Amino acid sequence: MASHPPTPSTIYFATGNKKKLEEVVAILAAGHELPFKVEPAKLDLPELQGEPEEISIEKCRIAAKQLGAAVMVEDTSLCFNAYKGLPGPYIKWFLEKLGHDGLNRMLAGFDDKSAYAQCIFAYSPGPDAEPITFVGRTEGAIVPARGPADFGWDPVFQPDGFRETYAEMDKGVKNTISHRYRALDKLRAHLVGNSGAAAEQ
Ligand SMILES: O=c1[nH]c(=O)c2ncn([C@@H]3O[C@H](COP(=O)(O)OP(=O)(O)OP(=O)(O)O)[C@@H](O)[C@H]3O)c2[nH]1
Ligand SMILES: [Mg+2]
Repeated sequence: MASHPPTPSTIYFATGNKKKLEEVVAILAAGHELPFKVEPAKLDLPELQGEPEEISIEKCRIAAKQLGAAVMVEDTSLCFNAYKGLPGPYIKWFLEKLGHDGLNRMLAGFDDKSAYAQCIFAYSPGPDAEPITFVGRTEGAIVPARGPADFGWDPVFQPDGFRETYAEMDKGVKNTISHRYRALDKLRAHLVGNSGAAAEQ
């Protein structure tokens, strides 16, 4: 992993998605006090193509250049195993065009309804640094939509070990088992470990 200067006092979370921001704020607030602040930066970042990790890295480079500061971004994929991981990072368009029923219909011809939600955070301390990535995954299955439809594909994703879909479950529970929590928890550990206090030791 590229060596990074000590974690700065302020990091911008660049996203255009208010539900993502809501969850990131809730996840960070539920943990220990942090030696840095995370500020939202509403950027309309491009929908890039390619492997998920490359997409997050490039998104981070773009955001760091635009903000001229330390930034974190994340890109989320919903990966159907019967489709070898597709729609993956293209889920935004599949959801927009097909809706919840259409996502289920994609799997009508397959016994395998399993899927995983994947979140990749990319962090860069500034425009000239190489971003580093943190991956979080939650295994589950695609099911007919259940629960409030206020966040994307949450109603059709039922995580393994739970009877509820992401949409049906208490937000506090989702934020302890989700792809976003798992990736963000790794980024948080890196940033805390790399903060001034720890770096002086
Ligand atoms: O039901 C959901 N539960 C989630 O936990 C979740 N996380 C992301 N998404 C959606 O999946 C697509 C990813 O695309 P995405 O990562 O490019 O996000 P985005 O373009 O909305 O924001 P950003 O790129 O500005 O950060 C977008 O349609 C997001 O709305 C989710 N849907
Ligand atoms: Mg996006």
